[in-house]
Amino acid sequence: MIKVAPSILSADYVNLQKDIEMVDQAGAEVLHIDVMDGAFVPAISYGPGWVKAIRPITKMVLDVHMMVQNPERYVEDFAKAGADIIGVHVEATPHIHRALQMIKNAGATPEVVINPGTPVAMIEPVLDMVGQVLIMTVNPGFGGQKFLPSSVDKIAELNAIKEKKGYDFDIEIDGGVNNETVVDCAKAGATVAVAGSYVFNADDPAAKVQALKDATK
Ligand SMILES: O=C(CO)[C@@H](O)[C@H](O)COP(=O)(O)O
Ligand SMILES: [Co+2]
Repeated sequence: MIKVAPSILSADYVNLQKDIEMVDQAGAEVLHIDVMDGAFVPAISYGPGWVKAIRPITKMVLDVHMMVQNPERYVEDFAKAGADIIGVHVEATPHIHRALQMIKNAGATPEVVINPGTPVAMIEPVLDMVGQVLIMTVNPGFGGQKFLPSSVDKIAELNAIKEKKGYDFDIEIDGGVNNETVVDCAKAGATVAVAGSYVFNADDPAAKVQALKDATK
């Protein structure tokens, strides 16, 4: 059964605590926090202050997805704010190895992220450093986009490397995930499913968390 990571990008910001408690009680293991800087992606979202505010209200794993150019600049701030996992895009820095080292040194779990246009081979040299790999299943920047089916082969390719080398990192998928698209991803080796609009734009977000789990039993 896949772990579920609702993305607060599609939550109701005025009632954020209520939305977070709802998915927490529904059994979501991870809370996905999309940090956007207006440079690596067009939108601007949240900074470390949001993570600090959310930390005391949930025991879910706080998974910070940094869509930020040169993320090294903010890694320590997010770790201090209480992030458990910090994800950095390989496309966002010429120093991915250093960025992942910084995350580890700051006491958080390092995660490397790849865009749909980036091959798995780009991250092979750093796979021994990470606790999680995020394969984007849409182009980053916005919620509510359509899942890219070509992602499934990339998940399988990554999973084959993981098994061959005996790594134990989680494989997370993000973008256009619902109870249908999650099925092939889980079969290919995905272990964590981020879902924003599918969960929070529904009348019953708790039922959607369960639906993702049921679909991958
Ligand atoms: O990182 C991103 C978008 O760049 C995501 O985490 C979105 O929040 C996913 O939204 P849905 O596609 O599930 O609506
Ligand atoms: Co994300």
